[in-house]
Amino acid sequence: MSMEDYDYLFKIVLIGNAGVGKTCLVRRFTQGLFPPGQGATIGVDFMIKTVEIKGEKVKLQIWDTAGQERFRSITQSYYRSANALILTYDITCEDSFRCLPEWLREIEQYANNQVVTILVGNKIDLVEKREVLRQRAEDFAEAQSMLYLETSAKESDNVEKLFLNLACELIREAKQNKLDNNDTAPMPGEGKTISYLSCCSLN
Ligand SMILES: Nc1nc2c(ncn2[C@@H]2O[C@H](COP(=O)(O)OP(=O)(O)OP(=O)(O)O)[C@@H](O)[C@H]2O)c(=O)[nH]1
Repeated sequence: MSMEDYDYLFKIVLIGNAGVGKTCLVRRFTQGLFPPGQGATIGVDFMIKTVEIKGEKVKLQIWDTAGQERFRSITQSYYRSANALILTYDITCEDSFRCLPEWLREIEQYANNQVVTILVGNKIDLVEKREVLRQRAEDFAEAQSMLYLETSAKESDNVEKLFLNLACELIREAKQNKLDNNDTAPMPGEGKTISYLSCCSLN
């Protein structure tokens, strides 16, 4: 497949506290591995994976941002052109969940208003260490009109599903935007999140 041989190109950016598993999710999806001794991301990292969905080639540009506060000004500049954001927290770390409103404020401030956002609770393999109940996270996601998915980068649980369903949703949106004329475009500041998935289901 040549570099230009694709039907769609989407930019997906992962955000969330340091250590929640963003890099591991990206590595699991793009390389099929769980990296041992993964160091903290410095600034922003970038990977590409092309997938085929219903006969269409979809190139996913996946940007893995550093969760550490000191990189915030660098990572913020990557929000604007993102088609989708994967807001990640760690189900074994209450603190990473409590920080979600702060991340939502960042999204509101820096992302484009058509961005598709999904909340992901990672590390579900650590059953005994769970600090955030699924129901609580689901309620939070619903209140913010976000979809919710729980994953394990370690066990490869729901990782493919996460990226592929996101790609499906982005295709659906792209097709919809093509059909729509300009006066149905969202007004500035009007957030856009996934309300449902038509070609794939997260459940
Ligand atoms: N048990 C378990 N550990 C995980 C999982 N995903 C990531 N980890 C571990 O969590 C730690 C942090 O993972 P990273 O992927 O580096 O986290 P990050 O969100 O990219 O962190 P920053 O780059 O600092 O923002 C590492 O020790 C991983 O091995 C998971 O699904 N299950």
